[in-house]
Amino acid sequence: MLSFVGLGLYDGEDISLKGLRKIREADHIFLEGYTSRLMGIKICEMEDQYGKTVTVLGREDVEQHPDTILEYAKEGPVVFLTGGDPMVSTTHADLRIRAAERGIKTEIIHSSSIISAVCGLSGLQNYRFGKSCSVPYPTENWFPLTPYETISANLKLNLHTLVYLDIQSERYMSVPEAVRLISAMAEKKNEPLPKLFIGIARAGSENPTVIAGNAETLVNADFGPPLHVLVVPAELHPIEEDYIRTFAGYHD
Ligand SMILES: C[S@@+](CC[C@H](N)C(=O)[O-])C[C@H]1O[C@@H](n2cnc3c(N)ncnc32)[C@H](O)[C@@H]1O
Repeated sequence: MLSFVGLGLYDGEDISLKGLRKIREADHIFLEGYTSRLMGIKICEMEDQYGKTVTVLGREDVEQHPDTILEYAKEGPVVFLTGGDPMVSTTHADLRIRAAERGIKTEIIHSSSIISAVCGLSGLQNYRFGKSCSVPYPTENWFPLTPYETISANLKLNLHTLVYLDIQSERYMSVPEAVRLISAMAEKKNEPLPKLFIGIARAGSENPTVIAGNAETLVNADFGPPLHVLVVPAELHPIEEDYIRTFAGYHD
């Protein structure tokens, strides 16, 4: 059996009781550490909490060489842990299909996800979001403009955009960095910069930061430690506007 278990958003208290039970029953625990991270708990603290060893996997281990996970899962219960919900903005559908092709039973233990947390923290209505995008750290020869294009296409349809920020081994993109990169993309395309952004840091923690404003406000704001995520709102519904005035320091 291969159980995909969501860890929730921030620390060791965010996993469900069902997820914890699956961990306690499992012979092997794997954690993918590349699509998201829980910043409020270290791996060694997870191992203490579970009383078991946690093997951390990189993208290649999961996407190119999943044989070890699948072989263990053929023999007995295996848990595959992911930050947030295990099937939201990840590529784990592929691993589940590969398991099914080998006759391995699978199940999903869902958890809170950044997708729903953003609606609660920003007050933006979930059915008004269009396609999401990710802003990667550019390299010397690579500066993709697709995040700006996605935001722009959503704005034309009056839809909000959820913008994921790059996670590299020990480097986490911040809201100010992302807004600077989106401004550079707009400049490169010679197109206007969105008028409003909402930056969110540490969703799921006891002290999340939520700040709404124009690019200049967000570039100069202090969001504190990671993880960070960004929203580019479309035209606001009056309740959405009231919400960011009340909870995200927004003013005209
Ligand atoms: C690719 S998404 C993976 C989503 C995850 N499976 C989930 O359901 O939450 C990861 C990105 O979401 C954002 N994110 C995830 N957790 C967050 C948190 N607790 N606070 C702020 N941003 C977060 C970051 O921008 C991060 O790079």
